[in-house]
Amino acid sequence: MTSSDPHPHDGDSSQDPGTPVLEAQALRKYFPVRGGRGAVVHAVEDVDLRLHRGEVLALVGESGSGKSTIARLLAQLMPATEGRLLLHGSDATVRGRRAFRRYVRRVQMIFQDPFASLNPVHTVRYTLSRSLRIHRGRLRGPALEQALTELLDRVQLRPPERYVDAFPHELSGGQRQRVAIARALAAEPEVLLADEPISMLDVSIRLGILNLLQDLRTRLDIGILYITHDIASARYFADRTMVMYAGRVVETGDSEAVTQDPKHPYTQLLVRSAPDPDGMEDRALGARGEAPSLVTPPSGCRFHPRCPFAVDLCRTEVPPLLEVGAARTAACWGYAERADRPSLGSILETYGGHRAAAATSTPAGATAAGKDQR
Ligand SMILES: Nc1ncnc2c1ncn2[C@@H]1O[C@H](COP(=O)(O)OP(=O)(O)OP(=O)(O)O)[C@@H](O)[C@H]1O
Repeated sequence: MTSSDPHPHDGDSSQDPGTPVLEAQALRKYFPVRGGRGAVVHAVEDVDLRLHRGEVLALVGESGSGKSTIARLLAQLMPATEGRLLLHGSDATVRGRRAFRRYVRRVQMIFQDPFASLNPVHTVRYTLSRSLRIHRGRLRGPALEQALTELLDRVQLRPPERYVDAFPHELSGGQRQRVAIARALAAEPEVLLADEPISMLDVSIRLGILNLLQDLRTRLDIGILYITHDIASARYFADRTMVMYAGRVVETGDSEAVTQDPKHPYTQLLVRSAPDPDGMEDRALGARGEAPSLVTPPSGCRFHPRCPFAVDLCRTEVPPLLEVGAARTAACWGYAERADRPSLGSILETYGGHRAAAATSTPAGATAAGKDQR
């Protein structure tokens, strides 16, 4: 776990939304490298996360930053190397099939690829009926028909009779994703883990799926973890945003604040290279340099090799998540207040957000130490 409190607002009861429905504490996942003589991929490191009912939390980062691994850990599709999972404040780590089934009823996952996640030989009726039976017991006859109709209606596949006997190949990508969402809803979950739910869909229908998820969280009070590499869609859709870089959380806060006034140099880079929020189009992140090896991750701040502001401290010590505003944190030494550490805060502010021009800025170390030493 990071040494600082990643949720500085939690002590403020006026803002405290209560016990999270799902919480992860100090989550860590290392994957062994095949034939690597004990070497591991440091995929997720010390991640704390809290999701409340009716809330959308975005997990944003470029490819390989550990987003899907976190989703799979939260879904308990694989065990964590370290860390705790809590449901409504109680330990939720499952041991055994029955406990897993109980957990899955409350925490459902939606995958990126609606073409792969639906079995092509089964109709919508089969797929949804199976999920209803698994999670709600033996529904038959009119009760089953009624439940199918309600599910299809809830995901706006109307009229339901047009879709219920269709095979996946008869549906568009967006319609398939709606069926996948309906299958998850059959469990009547409290949490949806949505791993890049729109990235494989045509740009023109992405907004419709996000609006559907928005509707579900409002009407059904579901907490949604929205995983995306597109920070613009996080601003549109999520209440709070967590930014990941190379397995670590580097920034958290209100989505509007994080996207409009990013604090961490990586988030600033991400925002600058994001697509137009209205277009919601897909575009590769234009970050400078390469993402680091997670087998031998950089010492100190994992972003330091790409950071135009890095100083010696960044190369040696991992920055904790520091408070950088109301309910906001950033894991950057630039915001440290300690007298023995150079503060880069003013430089990051100067160069931050849309004004940032990292490519043209001078290495900040000497400037920072000289200009802003405390
Ligand atoms: N089963 C596995 N075995 C070994 N390494 C893995 C495994 N799963 C993921 N990784 C590695 O863990 C790191 C994080 O991967 P992850 O898929 O979580 O990232 P991501 O942010 O979701 O990226 P993407 O958007 O491309 O899916 C990557 O370096 C990846 O290669």
